[in-house]
Amino acid sequence: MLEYTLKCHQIYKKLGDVQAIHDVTVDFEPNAIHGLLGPSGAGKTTLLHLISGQLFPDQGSVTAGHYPIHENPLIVSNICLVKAEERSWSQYKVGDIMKFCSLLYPAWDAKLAAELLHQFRIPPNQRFKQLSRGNQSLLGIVKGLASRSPITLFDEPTLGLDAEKREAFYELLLRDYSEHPRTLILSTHLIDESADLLQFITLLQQGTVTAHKNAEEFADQARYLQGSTKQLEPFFGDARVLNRESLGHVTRIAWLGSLDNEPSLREQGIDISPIPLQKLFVYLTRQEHRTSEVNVHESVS
Ligand SMILES: Nc1ncnc2c1ncn2[C@@H]1O[C@H](COP(=O)(O)OP(=O)(O)OP(=O)(O)O)[C@@H](O)[C@H]1O
Repeated sequence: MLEYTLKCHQIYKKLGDVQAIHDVTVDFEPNAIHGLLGPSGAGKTTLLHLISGQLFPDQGSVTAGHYPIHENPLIVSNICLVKAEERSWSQYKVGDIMKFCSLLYPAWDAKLAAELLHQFRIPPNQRFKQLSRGNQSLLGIVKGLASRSPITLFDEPTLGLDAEKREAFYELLLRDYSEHPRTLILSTHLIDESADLLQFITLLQQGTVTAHKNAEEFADQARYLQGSTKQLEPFFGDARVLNRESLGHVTRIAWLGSLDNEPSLREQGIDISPIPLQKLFVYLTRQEHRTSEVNVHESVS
């Protein structure tokens, strides 16, 4: 298996009047599972199209193993993009789409593709446009896994899938990745349920990468502090409070950064706990709109 470090260097892309990607520089560690997270419209799809060679940047470069991908068809054939919507497949039958993929991807595993189609009960003679939304996503997943491409990009791969099928996808992905390690980038809004898979997290906001960290470091950058409102009052107004929720006399704050006095806070009865990834994502991406402390009072769970 070829090992490519995928690097984006100062890339910019305008779509119509929108600056969809703005000065993105990021290195994706090879042979790891990456989560590409960001609010709707942040530029995730655009970035994945740039990385896969399907869009050209206005400025900057994308390289894989030091080769500029936009000048190198051999490298591009080793990058598989599973789109959220495969419009060009609409008229074709499943079997023909699989044949087409086998010609496109050098490491295509036809046996795996056939097994997955059987497992997902997708008939090879059915036209793509006649498949349910969930089965269209599953066919994209078959393409992504069977391509065995050294760089595989999944853009919202679980759209339209029920919980059981999403779970099946996560299990398959992990199993296949363990047997055939490669660089996988997943763009998803279902953060908590895919959190266990992700080794690195890249956060994209308004076309710019605002964080790229390993998943543990990302989760570790903030924590919940829960105690009586009186105990936590000294923290109020601090810019590191990402969120504050109160119910009766109990308050929970989401705190960004380290805590020097953690043992002493615990001794005072303040409960310190991790923040689920989805919640942390919401707090962090909301930060750009904050001018002062948030006054949202939700119930404390
Ligand atoms: N063809 C286009 N012409 C003009 N603007 C576009 C075009 N395609 C996308 N955009 C804009 O570019 C920005 C980035 O869009 P993109 O689809 O990459 O975001 P995203 O993070 O994938 O969003 P989502 O999570 O909703 O799929 C958005 O503001 C979007 O409206």
